[in-house]
Amino acid sequence: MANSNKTLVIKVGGALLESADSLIAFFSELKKIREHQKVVVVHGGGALVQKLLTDLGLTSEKKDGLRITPTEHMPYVVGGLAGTANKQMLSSVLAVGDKAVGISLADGADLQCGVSDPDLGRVGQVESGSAGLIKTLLDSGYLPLVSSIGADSQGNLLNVNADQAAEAIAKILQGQLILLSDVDGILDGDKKVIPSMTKNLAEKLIADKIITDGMIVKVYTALDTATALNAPIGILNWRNPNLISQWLDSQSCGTTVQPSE
Ligand SMILES: Nc1ncnc2c1ncn2[C@@H]1O[C@H](COP(=O)(O)OP(=O)(O)O)[C@@H](O)[C@H]1O
Ligand SMILES: CC(=O)N[C@@H](CCC(=O)OP(=O)(O)O)C(=O)O
Repeated sequence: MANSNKTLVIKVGGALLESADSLIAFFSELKKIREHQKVVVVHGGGALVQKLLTDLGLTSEKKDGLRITPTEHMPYVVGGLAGTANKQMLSSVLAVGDKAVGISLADGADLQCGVSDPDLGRVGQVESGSAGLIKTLLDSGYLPLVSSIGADSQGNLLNVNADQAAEAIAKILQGQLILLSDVDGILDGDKKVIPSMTKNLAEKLIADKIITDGMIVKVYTALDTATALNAPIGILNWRNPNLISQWLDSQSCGTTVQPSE
């Protein structure tokens, strides 16, 4: 089994939250990995937020994979991501006998976020920061579970895409990044997994509309992080958590996103 001094940052998509069995399998696997490597989980919850807004009779749209977030939607987005999604994960960690602390990007005032594009409303991106609180939790043996709610310097809460939140944390920690999703990797036009992804290939697949929706954000996140850390990034399916160790050992599963020159 791979043994790295680098902290493993794992991003999980919101769809995982809909399967109690998958959550248990995922956190059982992380408990094993945590015996020899520090781990941080950054989570989404887009599906949960979408359902909550729809149930409330609110219409929510996405632009280039990012949720347009009017100020009046923020209480529900914050409640869904930093509340329900975060504590559902915490509950599964407790169920497997591990110990976690659920936080958001805003906790500890370590990460400064800003509005990324005023047309998207209260959508933010991480602009700078350190990982003081996350490091404190890791050094004390806890698994940090980070939701993608951030804040600007005035304390205004912002909705950050969870892939981009994971990218920021992986860069600040100089860690390893794995993005888990509900697909086996980036798929080609025949729905086959593409084992190795480069910037040129990604740009072609996006132009050809083979990579669309949330996968556009994910592939750019992975390409930027791979280049910044000069290390490959894994995109794997959370339905098989054993793949995490397999990828760490040999990068022989899912899609491995390569750094650019
Ligand atoms: N070429 C592609 N390969 C794989 N998935 C793709 C591709 N293009 C679009 N997608 C979509 O991207 C989704 C993953 O992105 P997203 O919904 O943001 O996931 P998550 O919530 O897991 O982060 C897949 O479920 C799939 O519907
Ligand atoms: C700005 C933006 O798009 N925020 C996302 C945050 C959650 C997320 O990214 O969830 P998944 O990883 O499950 O897609 C949203 O509101 O859906």
